[in-house]
Amino acid sequence: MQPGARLQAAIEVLAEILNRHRPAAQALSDWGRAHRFAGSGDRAAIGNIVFDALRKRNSLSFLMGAETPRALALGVLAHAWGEAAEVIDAMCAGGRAPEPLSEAERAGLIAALDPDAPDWVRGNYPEWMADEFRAAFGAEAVAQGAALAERAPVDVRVNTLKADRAKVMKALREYAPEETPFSPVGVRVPVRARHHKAPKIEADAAHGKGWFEVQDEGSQIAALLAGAGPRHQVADVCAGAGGKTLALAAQMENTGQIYAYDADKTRLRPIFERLKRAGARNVQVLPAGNESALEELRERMDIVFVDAPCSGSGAWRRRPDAKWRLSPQALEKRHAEQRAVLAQSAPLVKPGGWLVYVTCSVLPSENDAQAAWFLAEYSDFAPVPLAQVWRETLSASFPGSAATGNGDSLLLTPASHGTDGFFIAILQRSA
Ligand SMILES: C[S@@+](CC[C@H](N)C(=O)[O-])C[C@H]1O[C@@H](n2cnc3c(N)ncnc32)[C@H](O)[C@@H]1O
Repeated sequence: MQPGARLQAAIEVLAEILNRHRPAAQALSDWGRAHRFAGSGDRAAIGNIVFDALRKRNSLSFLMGAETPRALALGVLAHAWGEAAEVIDAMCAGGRAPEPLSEAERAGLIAALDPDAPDWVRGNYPEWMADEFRAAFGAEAVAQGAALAERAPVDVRVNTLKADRAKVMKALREYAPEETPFSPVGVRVPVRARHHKAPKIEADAAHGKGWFEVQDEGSQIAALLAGAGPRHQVADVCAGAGGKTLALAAQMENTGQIYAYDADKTRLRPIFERLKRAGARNVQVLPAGNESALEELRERMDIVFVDAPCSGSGAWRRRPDAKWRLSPQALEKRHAEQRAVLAQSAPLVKPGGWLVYVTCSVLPSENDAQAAWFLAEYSDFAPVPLAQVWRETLSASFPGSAATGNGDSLLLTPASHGTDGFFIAILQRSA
């Protein structure tokens, strides 16, 4: 396909997403099915325009003076990919390509973002979240939002049950991998720019052999800081597809026991295949949604890991459409779910044990506010300072939290740590 035809296709897919509220991945795959002549390079280029438009929707529509799919797609080429205005102009020749540019569009291609534009425009987050962003980050709100609007690298966690870092680095050498800065079991495949395809790491034979899992470094750090070790008894109560379960199983060197539970059996379903591939043998998957199975763990767990349902705001780099789908009502529902799962988990922790509360959100209402609520409700729990846990677990200096807080919790963010947004609080039951 010619660049102009790719641009037109991206505009059509964006219209499906923005006007008909279709999830981005689904709209793109439907487009692919209906246009079988398109090659993988075309699909990658179209997908990249679509995802970058969603990542930077507010700033691009401000620059282009319109929030139409066409304005956003043109804005991506000019402002995110640095394409010259004349090149874009030449792409818009009609036919399979977009119609010729208007004067207003030409002006938008060379516009500069007004430094006095609202924070939520410059930071590319929804306007209704501006207060939360300010509460979370103060004067850094724009920079933190902007970093969540960039592309993310592909991080993998080395499965130490089957491989080591050097072996995985070698297996992935065609992707120019690097060691992740914080996680000792992380390998990072750098971001590709503009129209270039993201590497399909999971298609690699080493993945089939269980040597690694795709997992953001923030997620790896959350599992590491939980402090699971040999012979521990661990409940992973929001196990989902098992990303954290697998990390915990490897840390425990296949000893002790992990009880993996989730309220939703569809989400839990992939865990069986993943456990097998990883060679994890210390995991018992509890029947989904059966709370009485959790009852049996009462006061027996060294660690209860709560990877709570959340807005997913920390993962906006990877799922930018989620940013615009989130509503205040949906966020309130997540708050209630978080309290429910914390209340369900507290009784499982043995005296002296840890409840590890994790979200992939950067919003204080899902993070520190929920930890504070828990501590007010459960007076036999106290926070364990994260700086201390970090030094003991990762044998490295503590990089500090991105949140303005009291140091009892840790917020990782793309702007501050180069990871997805992750929140971790460790709450210890009195002995
Ligand atoms: C962030 S996801 C878990 C991701 C998973 N731990 C991983 O690392 O791949 C949150 C999960 O919590 C589950 N969930 C929500 N409410 C729950 C509850 N009350 N009890 C158990 N699981 C719950 C959801 O079904 C969802 O799978």
